[in-house]
Amino acid sequence: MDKLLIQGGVPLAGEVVISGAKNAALPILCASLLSSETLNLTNLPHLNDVSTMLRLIAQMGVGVTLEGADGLSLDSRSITQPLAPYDMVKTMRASILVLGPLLARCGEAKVSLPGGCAIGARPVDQHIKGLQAMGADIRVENGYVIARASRLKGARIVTDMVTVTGTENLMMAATLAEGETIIENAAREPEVVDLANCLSAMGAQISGAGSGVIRIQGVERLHGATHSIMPDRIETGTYLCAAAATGGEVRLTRTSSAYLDVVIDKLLDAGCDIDIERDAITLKAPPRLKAVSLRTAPYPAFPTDMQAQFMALNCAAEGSAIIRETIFENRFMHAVELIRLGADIRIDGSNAVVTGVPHLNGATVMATDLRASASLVIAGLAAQGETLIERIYHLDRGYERIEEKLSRLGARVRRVP
Ligand SMILES: CC(=O)N[C@H]1[C@@H](OP(=O)(O)OP(=O)(O)OC[C@H]2O[C@@H](n3ccc(=O)[nH]c3=O)[C@H](O)[C@@H]2O)O[C@H](CO)[C@@H](O)[C@@H]1O
Ligand SMILES: C=C(OP(=O)(O)O)C(=O)O
Repeated sequence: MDKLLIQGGVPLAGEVVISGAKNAALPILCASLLSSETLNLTNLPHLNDVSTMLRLIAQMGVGVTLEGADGLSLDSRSITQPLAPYDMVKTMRASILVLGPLLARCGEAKVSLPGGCAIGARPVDQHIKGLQAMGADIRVENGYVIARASRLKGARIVTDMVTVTGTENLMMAATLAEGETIIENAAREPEVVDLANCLSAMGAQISGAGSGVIRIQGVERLHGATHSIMPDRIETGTYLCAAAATGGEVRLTRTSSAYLDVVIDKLLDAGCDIDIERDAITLKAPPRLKAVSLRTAPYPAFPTDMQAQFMALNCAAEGSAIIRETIFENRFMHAVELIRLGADIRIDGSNAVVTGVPHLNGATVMATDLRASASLVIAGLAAQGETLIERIYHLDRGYERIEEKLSRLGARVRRVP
């Protein structure tokens, strides 16, 4: 199993290109199942989750042709088996996103309950409840969601909580349903909007994406389209944090600050200088960061996927801060590993109190999930001495060529067996 070896203490400097967003690419790959015509995508990130999703839809019969450095064409003219087997979905939460499209297009689906980051129980009851409201007959048996519907019918769905993939699954299913579907309490995440833009380019009738109420007027069929995946706001935020933690100065290109308002505000509060261009962001760190408190919540509030990285920032900042996680019940697993690097963190339920220490010291630590891994990379880059991060396969799920991008910024980091 690969590990990452980091010699810390080098301020990051230079420019790095941000990749397409994992959490937009994954639902959009599933959207290809909705049409028998070709979907062409660009700015697709090279990530293990993307490869897993491509393998999953390919075994259903989708023809996948790579085009250029980051392009792809998907030919779903025949779906031979509407099945997502356990072995292919156990590593990835987003695999549940094939359920809505398969049911809408094929009238049946058998999808294993998904795996993914162990940051909470993460049930899929809202996905199931919404599809049932649209007339699907669904049972959960032997770890599989087994669903049938002759043709889904439009419905008014109010989800119990804001769910990102739940909103995406129901929105995709509704594009081919008979009549209008209204999703209330919908997720407003930018990745939901990117998916809606792709579906609209395929001929779907969607309004309200990006607000709490999405309306979808079902159509008979969707057609082919071309779509460019939005930049990854979480990868962007992660590199901003890495620059901030190391006292560096970096310029991130092919990205946008548009979806990062709260993250950028927190970095300003921490004392960073930030310059925003149309498709680039430059951050210059202060000599020492100030600790910043935050509370995660659905978009447009502070993203849970940036919580771990900010905990790493606070570890060697001046003062103390409270981090409150409200989305997932088990998303502080990085704290014990950060403590191994010398951090002062106290966990009390969904709150973590971080008191800045003068500096962190390198140690061997274990990555437990994707963003926890990112926080350990940030802490390792900022720490004095050598940090060895074990189980970095989590990082490869969501960060494209991370050691290459960091090395380009001057970091002393390499992958070791
Ligand atoms: C592939 C993808 O886009 N993943 C993102 C997506 O995950 P994901 O879509 O899985 O997260 P959700 O928004 O669904 O989860 C929010 C909360 O609702 C709960 N819940 C959700 C659905 C359901 O049917 N029942 C239920 O109880 C979850 O356990 C969690 O506590 O949004 C999360 C929250 O921004 C991000 O951290 C993930 O990176
Ligand atoms: C939690 C994440 O991913 P997933 O939902 O795919 O587990 C993430 O991207 O931080």
